[in-house]
Amino acid sequence: MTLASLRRGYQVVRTLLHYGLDELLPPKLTPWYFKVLRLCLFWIRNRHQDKCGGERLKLALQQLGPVYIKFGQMLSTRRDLLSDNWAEQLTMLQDRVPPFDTALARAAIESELGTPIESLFDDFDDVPLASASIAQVHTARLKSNGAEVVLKVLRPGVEQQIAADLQLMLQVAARIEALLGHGNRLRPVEVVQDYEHTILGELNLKLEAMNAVRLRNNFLNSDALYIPLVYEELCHQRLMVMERIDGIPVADIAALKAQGTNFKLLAERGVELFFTQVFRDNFFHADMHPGNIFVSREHPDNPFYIGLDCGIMGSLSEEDKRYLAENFLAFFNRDYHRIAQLYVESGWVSADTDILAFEQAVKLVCEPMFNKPLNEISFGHVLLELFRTARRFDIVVQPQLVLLEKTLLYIEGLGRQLYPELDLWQTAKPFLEKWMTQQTGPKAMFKKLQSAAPYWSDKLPELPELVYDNLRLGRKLLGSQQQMLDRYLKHQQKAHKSNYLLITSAVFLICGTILFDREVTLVPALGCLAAGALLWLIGWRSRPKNRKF
Ligand SMILES: Nc1ncnc2c1ncn2[C@@H]1O[C@H](COP(=O)(O)OP(=O)(O)OP(=O)(O)O)[C@@H](O)[C@H]1O
Repeated sequence: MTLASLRRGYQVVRTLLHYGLDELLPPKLTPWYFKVLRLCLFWIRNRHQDKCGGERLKLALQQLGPVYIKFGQMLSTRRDLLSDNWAEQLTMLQDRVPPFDTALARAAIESELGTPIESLFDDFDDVPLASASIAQVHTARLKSNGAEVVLKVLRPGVEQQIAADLQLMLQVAARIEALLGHGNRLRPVEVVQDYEHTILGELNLKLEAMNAVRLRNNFLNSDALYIPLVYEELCHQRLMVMERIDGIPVADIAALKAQGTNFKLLAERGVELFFTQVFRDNFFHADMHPGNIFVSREHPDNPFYIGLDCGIMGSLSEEDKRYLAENFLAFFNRDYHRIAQLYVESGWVSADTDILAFEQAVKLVCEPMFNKPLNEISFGHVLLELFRTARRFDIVVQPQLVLLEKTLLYIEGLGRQLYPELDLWQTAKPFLEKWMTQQTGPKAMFKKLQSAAPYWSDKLPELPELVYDNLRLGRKLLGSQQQMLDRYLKHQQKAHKSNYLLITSAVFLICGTILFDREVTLVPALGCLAAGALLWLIGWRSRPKNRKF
């Protein structure tokens, strides 16, 4: 471990202990060695005893920086696992992190634009509209067309903070991997590397702007999702300029109720959006905490979502996508045998897994969830059970699916808040069935042929030459194979002959040795020995020498 990582590790432990988070752990989760370790760090005391648990956790995560704030944001969406007070405290991490100095924000914006703010914008508001894990947002008006916009600017020093945490995480993961053995299926290093790739991408606002443009284009005519217009020419590595939206934060249930929002439709559209992004576009928003999702104020009876912060986007390989869709469908059809088969086929569990036992285990966990609305399903419980099952069956962790699993958890948390009576199965199943038929039906085949047509029209003129070359190569190969076969047969014949002679020589030598004992048989004995020696010599000399054919 490097000195910097040790220092950061100590900083993390010190912050957690300063906020007395160790005291919040249930006794069941504090083994004796944990208590001994705590005693060893006797000089770090809880300095915030007057505050409640939720606030202490929020403050600790806030102080530790972006990586930890993101963890808090995720936790805040799991109201089924947290008390109201804890959830409310953690919700503040979505857009109410203490802002940084506006003078620094102004300097950063002007350095990115290469010109004073006032030359491009009017009414720049020095009081930030919001402030979250990696950036701060200020409102302004574009001089060129008078449009209301927001300027999102990265926090100063955020890159260094994240790099220090990533280094520590990587080193801890490497230690865990060394302890577990490199073949271990948890693959902690790969998981951290994947996370590193994701979060570093979020630190480039130019990339975020490109993601936003792509997502906006995917849903341009959609009645379910709106992505604000991005002013690409004004976007840079540390600055993004986009249309200011005016929606109701999705977590503000009271305001949504007050305007008479159709919650059922909104929740169904959420599920539809998830599947459309993953399966139709293979480009999904992977940071869907409520701070990034708003609901339209217009037409509350026909509401749509407004999505922000496209810093973390996910996509899957075609293979993973197909396995996943089949898995979902098998799950909706309660076909546990198919689920077990799919896990083996995709290599997510090893090929020697006992399929029947695995099928039973999955059934045991999933069956109680069926035909129940969201409010009667404890996903937290199901997830824990699935983890336990995974450990028993040595499931290989798939880092490329971690983002998707996180998104699923967000969506489920959101659905629970919006419309707990939502029938997840009935909403999702028809969508997936339609998608699968589109993938496998004659139309899909025609589409695939159509998309491959330019490739084949390009390659077709080369075909006769390729056929001729291959035929020639084939004939050459056939000739050399024949030669090889001949050589092999000769080799075998020689080996047989030599073995035969050696065995016969051994028989003569044994007979000669037995006869040698008596005087009357001395002459035949010597003859046998001589014949044996001669045969051995011939057999030895005639053995095949070259082992290559
Ligand atoms: N176009 C916009 N119009 C209005 N408000 C916006 C806009 N963009 C961002 N905001 C506000 O700023 C907040 C923070 O923005 P954003 O989520 O993009 O920052 P972030 O630091 O990347 O957040 P996160 O912690 O989720 O990564 C949002 O929750 C929202 O309240």
